[in-house]
Amino acid sequence: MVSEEQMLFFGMLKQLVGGTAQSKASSCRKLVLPLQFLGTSQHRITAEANFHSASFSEAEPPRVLITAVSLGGLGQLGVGLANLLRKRFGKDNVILSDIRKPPAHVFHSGPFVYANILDYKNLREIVVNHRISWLFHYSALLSAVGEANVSLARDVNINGLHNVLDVAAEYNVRLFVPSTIGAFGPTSPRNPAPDLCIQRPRTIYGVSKVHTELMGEYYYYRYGLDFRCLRYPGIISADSQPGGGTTDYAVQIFHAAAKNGTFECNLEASTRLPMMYISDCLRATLEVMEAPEERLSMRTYNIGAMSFTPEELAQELRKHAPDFQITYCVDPLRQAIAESWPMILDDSNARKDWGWKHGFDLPELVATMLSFHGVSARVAQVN
Ligand SMILES: NC(=O)C1=CN([C@@H]2O[C@H](COP(=O)(O)OP(=O)(O)OC[C@H]3O[C@@H](n4cnc5c(N)ncnc54)[C@H](O)[C@@H]3O)[C@@H](O)[C@H]2O)C=CC1
Ligand SMILES: CC(=O)[C@H](N)C(=O)O
Repeated sequence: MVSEEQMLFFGMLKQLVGGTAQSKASSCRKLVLPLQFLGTSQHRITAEANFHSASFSEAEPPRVLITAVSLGGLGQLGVGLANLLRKRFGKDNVILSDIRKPPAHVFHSGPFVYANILDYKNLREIVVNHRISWLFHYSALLSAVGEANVSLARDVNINGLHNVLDVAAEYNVRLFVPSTIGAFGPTSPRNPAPDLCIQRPRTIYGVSKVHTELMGEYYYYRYGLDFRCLRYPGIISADSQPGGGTTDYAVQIFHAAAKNGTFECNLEASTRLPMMYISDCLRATLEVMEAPEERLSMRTYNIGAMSFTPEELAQELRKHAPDFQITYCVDPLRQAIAESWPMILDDSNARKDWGWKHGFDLPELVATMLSFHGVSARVAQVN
C-alpha cells in the first residue's frame, strides 16, 4: 500500500530527475529533495524545522562546532583544529564539544559545550542555540581500538554519523567529516591508492568510514547537504596522544626518543604507510572547507604528504639522536591492518582542484617533532 506521502515523494523524484536530465549544461547534477523525506535514521525531520534558512552569510565568519567526544583526552586532532579555527574566525565563533570534562587549559581557551553525538536532540539544541553554520565531526573510534570494541565503534562511527548528517542537513550546516587510509582494503590498489577505486576494508573503522563517504555524498546529491571529506593519512602530532590507531607508532616513537632513547615498534620494520604532520592536516581541512563549491569536482579527496617505514623513520631520527635504538615486537592485529592499507595516496585531484600542497616531508617532520620534545636541544648540548 503506497501512502500519500510516498506518492508525493515519487512525484517529486520524477520531476527532479526530469529536470536534471534537461539541464545538460550543469556538470554536477544534484537531486535536492526537501528534508521531510529524510529517512535514514530514526529521526523524523519535522515539517516546521528551519531547514530553509540560510546557513551563514559569506561576509560573516562561520559559527563552528567541533565534535571531539572523548573517553580520555579530547581527541588527537580536535583541540588542534579548534586552535587553528579560532585564530581564523575568532575565539567565540568556534565551539569545542565533548562528553568529558575538559582539562583546564582547553576549557579556558574558548567556548566549550557538552555534546554527545549519540544524542540527536542534544546536537540539535547546540546547533540552534549557537547558530552553528559549520560542523567538523571528529568523534570516532580508530582502527585498533575499534576492533577491540566493535559494537561501540559501530554505534559511535555509524549511528553517531547519522545524527550528525541529519542535523547538518536539517539546519543547512556545512559538514566536514574526515575519512582515512583505513577506508581502503586489501583489494584496493596500494601504490598509489587513487580517489576512486575498490574499497573493501576489513576493519569496522574502515567499513564505517566508507559508509561515511557514501552517506555524505548521498546527502549531497539527494538533499543538497554541503558535505566535504578528506581521507587523512596517519597524523603525527607532538602535543597529544594518539587514540588507538594502527599508525600510532609514528607518534609514540617521538615520546620514547625523548624519554629514554629506545622504542619498541608494534609494526614490522618495512611496513610502509602514508603519514602527515598535523599542521598540514589541519590546514588542508580548513582549505577544503573554504574552497569555493565550483572548485570541488568531488566530495571526498585523498590528501598526501609523505610515506615511510618504521626503519626509515628511525634512520631519520638517528640523524638527530645517534644513539636512538628501535626494536620490534609485532602486534599481529595492527600488522594485518597496516598491510591492507595503501602505501601511498594519490592526491592529484586535491592538488588540481583546490590547490592542496603539503609543507612537511620526513626530514622537516622529524626535526619539528624532536624540537618540540626538546631532543635536538639535548643533542646540541651534548655535542
Ligand atoms: N589521528 C589520525 O591519524 C587520523 C584520524 N582520522 C580521523 O580524524 C578524526 C579525529 O581523530 P583523532 O583525533 O585521532 O581521534 P581520537 O581517537 O584521538 O579522538 C576521538 C575521540 O572520540 C572518542 N569518542 C567518540 N565518540 C565517543 C563516544 N560516544 N563515547 C566515547 N568516546 C567517544 C574516542 O574515544 C576518542 O577519544 C576521527 O574521525 C578519525 O577517524 C583519520 C585518519 C587519521
Ligand atoms: C590512519 C588512521 O585512520 C588512524 N590513525 C588509525 O591508525 O586508525
